[in-house]
Amino acid sequence: MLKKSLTGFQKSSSNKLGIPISSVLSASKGSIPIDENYNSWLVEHPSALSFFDQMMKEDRGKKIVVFLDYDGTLSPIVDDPDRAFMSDEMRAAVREVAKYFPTAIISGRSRDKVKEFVQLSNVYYAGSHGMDIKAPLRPVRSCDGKSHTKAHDKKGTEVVFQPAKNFLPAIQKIITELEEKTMKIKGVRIEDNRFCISVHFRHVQEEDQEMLEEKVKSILEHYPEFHLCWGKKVMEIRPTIEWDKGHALEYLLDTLGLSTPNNVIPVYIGDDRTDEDAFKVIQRRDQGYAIVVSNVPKDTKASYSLYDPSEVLAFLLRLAIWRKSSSSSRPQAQILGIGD
Ligand SMILES: O=P(O)(O)OC[C@H]1O[C@H](O[C@H]2O[C@H](CO)[C@@H](O)[C@H](O)[C@H]2O)[C@H](O)[C@@H](O)[C@@H]1O
Repeated sequence: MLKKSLTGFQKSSSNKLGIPISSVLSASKGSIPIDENYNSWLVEHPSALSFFDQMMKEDRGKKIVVFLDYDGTLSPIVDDPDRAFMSDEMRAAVREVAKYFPTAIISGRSRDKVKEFVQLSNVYYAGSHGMDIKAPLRPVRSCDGKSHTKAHDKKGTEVVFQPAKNFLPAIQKIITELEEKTMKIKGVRIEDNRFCISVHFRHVQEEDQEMLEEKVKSILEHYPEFHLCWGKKVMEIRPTIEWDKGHALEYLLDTLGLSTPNNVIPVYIGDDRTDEDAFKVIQRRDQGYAIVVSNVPKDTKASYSLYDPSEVLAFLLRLAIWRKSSSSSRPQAQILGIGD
C-alpha cells in the first residue's frame, strides 16, 4: 500500500545510517502493505532486503559471519512451542548460507531442542540465550572466568561452554516449584530450556496472568541469584550472570578466530528482546549488521529490519547467491573445517 506522504519525517532528508529517506521508501515499495507508523519506523530501520546491494558493496572483501535467532526469525511464532517448526525452504537456505559463511544459531531454547528443530550439522549452536555453546576448540578471550565449563566432544574438535552450569540444581528446583504452584492456572506452560526456564502465558486467560506473574515472582524471592525477563507471551527465568546473546556472539567470534573488528562483519538477525543484547554488541563494535525481524514498529538497537521470517528466508537466499556468484567463493565451512 505505502500510500503515505512524507509527513512526520519530512524534516530530515536522511536517517541515522545516512540513507536518503526517499530511497528507503522507494526501495520498500511494492513489498508488503505497510501502515503509517511502520512506514516512519522503516526510515530509521530500513529493509535489509531492499538495501542488500548497498550493504554488501560496502563490505566487499571482509569476512561475514552469520548469527541467527530461532523463534520468530527462522520459524514463525506459533501457539505451541513444540510445533515451532522451520520450513524445509528455510533449512535449505540456512544450509546454503553456512556453506559460505560461518553460521551460528543463538536461541533461548535448550541447545538440544534448537538443534532438533534446525537439523543442520554445518552450523554452530548456542542454546539457553547463549549460556550453552558448542564451538570450535580454540583459546577464548572473552568469558567471565568464574564458573564456565568446557568439555571436549568425541573428536576433540569442539568444546561446550556453559557459564551457568553451577545453577543447574537450582533450575530444576525452580521448575518443580513452578509446576506445583501454577498447576491450577489453566494454559500455563513451563519449558525447561536447560540453563533457563520459560513460563509461557500465551494460553492463560488475561484475568489470570497477573496471578501467574505474582506466583512466579514469589518463587523467585527464594532464589535471588535468578531474575525474570520478558519475551513474546513468555516470562523467562535466567541465572543472574553477566552472559547473554551479545556475549555469545563475541565468544563465537573469538573461538572462530574472527574477533578482529576491522575485517569481520557479523550479521545478526533476531526478533526478540534478548536479541537486543547482540544488537548492542554490533553497535558498539561499529562494524556489522544488526537486523531486527518485526512487522510492527518497536524500540531496537538494530539498524536494519526484515518484516517476518519469509523476508529472513529471502535475505538468506540472496546472501548465499551473492556469495556464490562473487569471485573467490571457496566455502568458509571448508576453511573452518565444518561441513554438512
Ligand atoms: O531466542 P529464541 O530462539 O527466539 O527463543 C525465545 C523463546 O522462543 C519460544 O517461545 C516463543 O515462540 C513460541 C513458538 O512460536 C511461542 O509459542 C511463544 O509464545 C514465544 O514466546 C520458546 O518456546 C521459548 O522457550 C524461548 O525462550
